[in-house]
Amino acid sequence: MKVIIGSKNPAKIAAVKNSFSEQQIEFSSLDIPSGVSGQPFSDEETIKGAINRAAGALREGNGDIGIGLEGGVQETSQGLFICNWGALAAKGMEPIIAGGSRILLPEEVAARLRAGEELGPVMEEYAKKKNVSKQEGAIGVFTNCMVNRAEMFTHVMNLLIGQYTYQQKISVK
Ligand SMILES: O=P(O)(O)OP(=O)(O)OP(=O)(O)OC[C@H]1O[C@@H](n2cnc3c(O)ncnc32)[C@H](O)[C@@H]1O
Ligand SMILES: [Mg+2]
Repeated sequence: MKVIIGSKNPAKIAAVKNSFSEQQIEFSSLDIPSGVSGQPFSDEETIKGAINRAAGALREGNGDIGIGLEGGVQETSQGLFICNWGALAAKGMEPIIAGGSRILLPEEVAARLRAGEELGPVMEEYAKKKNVSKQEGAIGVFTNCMVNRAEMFTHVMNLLIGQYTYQQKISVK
């Protein structure tokens, strides 16, 4: 079985590889455009990004399963939450979707996003280090590394693979 990941982000690739434990799976990754804004600003937009990447990965990578993992933010009465969504696409079925953990962003970070900046560069300045989005992520920074971005997306992947195998009555774990 060939699994195509619609991103070159190492935190996302690690999450996908962590979740499929069967030996015979071949992985590859392609930088698939999300088709939504660089900083998705709702669950709806983030879900669309995840589905577009999963469908794009399946199509471009000529695999059996395409995976799209997408980060965004969602406004609420409590403030701005980070949200994360995943989609799994395979031929002949509707994409499967699953959501990840969400935590509130500090107001200082949220205000910059509302003003049009992207979370990735804002987090680099806030945490005073490079490549936060490829490593622990905002979720890692704000949970004191109790949950990093790869772990968060691993949970999303388990939700996706679990639903897929339930529907297909197969096992890939
Ligand atoms: O290469 P891709 O797959 O696009 O990886 P990415 O890190 O850009 O991830 P997303 O497109 O899914 O995320 C949308 C934006 O939010 C940022 N972002 C999302 N989650 C983040 C996190 O946990 N920590 C830091 N930045 C994050 C990211 O850098 C983008 O600016
Ligand atoms: Mg991106």
